[in-house]
Amino acid sequence: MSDPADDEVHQIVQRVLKRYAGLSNQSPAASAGASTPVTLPQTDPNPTLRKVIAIGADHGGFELKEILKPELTALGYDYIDVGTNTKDAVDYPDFAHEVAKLVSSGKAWRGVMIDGAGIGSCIVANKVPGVRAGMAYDYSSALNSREHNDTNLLTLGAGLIGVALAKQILKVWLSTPFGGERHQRRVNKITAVEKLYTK
Ligand SMILES: O=P(O)(O)OC[C@H]1O[C@@H](O)[C@H](O)[C@@H]1O
Repeated sequence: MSDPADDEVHQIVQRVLKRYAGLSNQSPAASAGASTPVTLPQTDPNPTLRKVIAIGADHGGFELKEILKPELTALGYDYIDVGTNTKDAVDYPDFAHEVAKLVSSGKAWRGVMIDGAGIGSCIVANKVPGVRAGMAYDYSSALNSREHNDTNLLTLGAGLIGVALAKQILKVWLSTPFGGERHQRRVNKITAVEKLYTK
């Protein structure tokens, strides 16, 4: 039986999602009148396991990082901000590595890393054992990376997407559960490949 406190948190998160993202229990396509309604993913029933998010950015992602931090708070997450904290030019590998280490070590439940395009940070993060980073650029890529790949680190390209979309991606990515089943077999193979190259 679920904990009443968990149920309450779940309901609060649902209300926040609806208020801030305009999300209902239907997908955007369904809301727009598409014939096949799609049920949106529900939030994780155990929010205590996903409490801390590591977040970082380079100079291209700094402003979006500052915008997304209050979003994390509103959704009930704590965060560890690894920087950068100004618009002065820095190197994205330094910050992507810090975010990935926090996820890999278990000090953070998941990570979010933002640079100009989101690609370089994704490459760096995926070098760290245990990290499955995915760059998301729309609702579907965010959902797919969780459902199929069980990504634990999200990268965003602040120069490629707007603020509203970035917020929606973050919320969908945080709330979509891993699909398991055939996807588990494939994620196991990702891990097996990683093990071939780690000692
Ligand atoms: O600002 P500059 O140095 O031109 O470009 C940095 C960006 O270019 C890409 O590598 C990354 O997306 C990074 O944010």
